[in-house]
Amino acid sequence: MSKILDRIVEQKLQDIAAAKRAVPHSQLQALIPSAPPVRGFVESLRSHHPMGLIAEVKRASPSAGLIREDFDPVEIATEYAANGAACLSVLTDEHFFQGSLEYLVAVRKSVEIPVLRKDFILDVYQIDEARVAGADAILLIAECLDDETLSRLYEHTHSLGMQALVEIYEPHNLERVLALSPPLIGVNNRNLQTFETRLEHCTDLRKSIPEEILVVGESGIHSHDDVLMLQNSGVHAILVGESLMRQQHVGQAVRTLLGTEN
Ligand SMILES: O=C(O)c1ccccc1NCC(=O)[C@H](O)[C@H](O)COP(=O)(O)O
Repeated sequence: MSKILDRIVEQKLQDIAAAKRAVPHSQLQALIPSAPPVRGFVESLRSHHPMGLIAEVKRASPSAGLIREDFDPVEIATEYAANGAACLSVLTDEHFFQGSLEYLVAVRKSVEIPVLRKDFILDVYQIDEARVAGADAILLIAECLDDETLSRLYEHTHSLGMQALVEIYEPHNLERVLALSPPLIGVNNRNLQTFETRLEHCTDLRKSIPEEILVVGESGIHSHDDVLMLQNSGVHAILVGESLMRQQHVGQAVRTLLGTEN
């Protein structure tokens, strides 16, 4: 694991322990039946052919620091949804991304498209927390999880009717992820040792992923040309945060990115 991932995981384990002290797992589980019905994350991406956009609500990050001062998660999310995003991703990590589970709760109530909890998921407790907050999908990062944990968290996600976006950076993790037979795989273009993003990372790896699996290109996507390049390489969906969040009018930014201005 990279140094930054080590630090994030160390902090996350403390956050999870604190959350369990505040709301014991049995108490959290009792709230699951009252959660809103799950919306189909993969289905929404597939229906936005040729390119499904997962637009990210992201205030800050380790690589960029504070991205957007004027940050209203609900306003951003409704603009994203009204201008063609297929799904939303909401950062809920507080320590490194200035996110919050409360943002996800508010966003989910204000849009009709599926919402992903974007966090560093290490424990089933966080998946239950995500479902109670209204999330339709969660992120599982192969680099943070051993085989047994990855498969247990994946199964638990599906047992709640949710979907998992399973993400890889390192090519050697592809085999572990394919063993889950997931309908979609995220390929992160960000090298977490250097924070450099390279879109060819995703297009290279795409060649080793079976055709029927929906591939999500993640990180460092800035322009419609980037989108076309990914699309022409067999990438069906993209996860975009920073380049949208830096624009004053995020709805217009979605249209420009997707090439749907007119
Ligand atoms: O964004 C970071 O700096 C970062 C650092 C450490 C771990 C993960 C990180 N990013 C998570 C993501 O995957 C991105 O938020 C997502 O792919 C969107 O990327 P971008 O469009 O470049 O904001």
